[in-house]
Amino acid sequence: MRFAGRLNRAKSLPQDDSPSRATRPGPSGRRGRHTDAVQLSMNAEDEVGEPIEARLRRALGVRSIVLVGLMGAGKSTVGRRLASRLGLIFKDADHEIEAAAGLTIPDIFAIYGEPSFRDGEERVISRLLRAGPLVLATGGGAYLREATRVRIAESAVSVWLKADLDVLMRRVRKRGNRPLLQTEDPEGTMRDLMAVRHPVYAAADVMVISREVSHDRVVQDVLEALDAHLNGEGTIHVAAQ
Ligand SMILES: Nc1ncnc2c1ncn2[C@@H]1O[C@H](COP(=O)(O)OP(=O)(O)OP(=O)(O)O)[C@@H](O)[C@H]1O
Ligand SMILES: O=C(O)C1=C[C@@H](O)[C@@H](O)[C@H](O)C1
Ligand SMILES: [Mg+2]
Repeated sequence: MRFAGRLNRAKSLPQDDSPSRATRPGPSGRRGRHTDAVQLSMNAEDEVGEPIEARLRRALGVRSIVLVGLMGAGKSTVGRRLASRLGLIFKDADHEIEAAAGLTIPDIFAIYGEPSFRDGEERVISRLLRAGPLVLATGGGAYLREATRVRIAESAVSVWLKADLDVLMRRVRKRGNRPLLQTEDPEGTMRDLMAVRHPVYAAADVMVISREVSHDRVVQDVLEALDAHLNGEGTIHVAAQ
């Protein structure tokens, strides 16, 4: 798990002697102990001025980006903008399930029950991932299924959009279309879901805080976190002599 934002951007030499880029043998086979050819990898553009979007598309190859997280985390709205920045197709698993069933999610829950919804969700996500590369917003519970986590790990890079309880509650109050929150105490229900799900979402490759800033700012945070994960942004490159 890599963390997003400025915390992840410290450009300091590794403090331990783990086999980081700084100590791996160079092309000559010797350990890169020499510091006179240190080159810091850069932020939004690398040393030849390549835009972050192009660098990410190259690093992703055929892999998709899959957004996971609780209801209201911003998977759908941030995901659509992220796909647009990267020139990738965007799919929303919830919408695809509704289209496949010809029913809304509340109706699927009411008529067939949650277990059937979960089976359908697994099948739909599997189909969507085979059609990648794309940006996929999953439903809040999809990543809880082990088979889905395995498929995502095989064919995608996963991003956990994490938000505080009060942020999530402010957002989900805007629309009452989430069957799991039709309880007497939606905030208590959300708190319980956080306790169960956060340890599972933590298996994602990257975590980004979905804070109270513009959608576009969160998209930028996601791009930078993915860049750090895939391209080793912030690491020290030492040329072996
Ligand atoms: N960074 C943000 N700034 C302002 N509003 C946001 C932000 N992120 C999300 N929202 C708003 O929160 C609401 C929920 O967002 P969204 O539908 O993207 O969440 P979701 O993770 O897809 O939830 P679900 O799992 O229920 O589908 C929307 O009204 C969206 O515009
Ligand atoms: O968190 C969940 O389990 C859910 C979230 C939504 O995206 C929908 O997938 C559905 O309402 C269930
Ligand atoms: Mg959504």
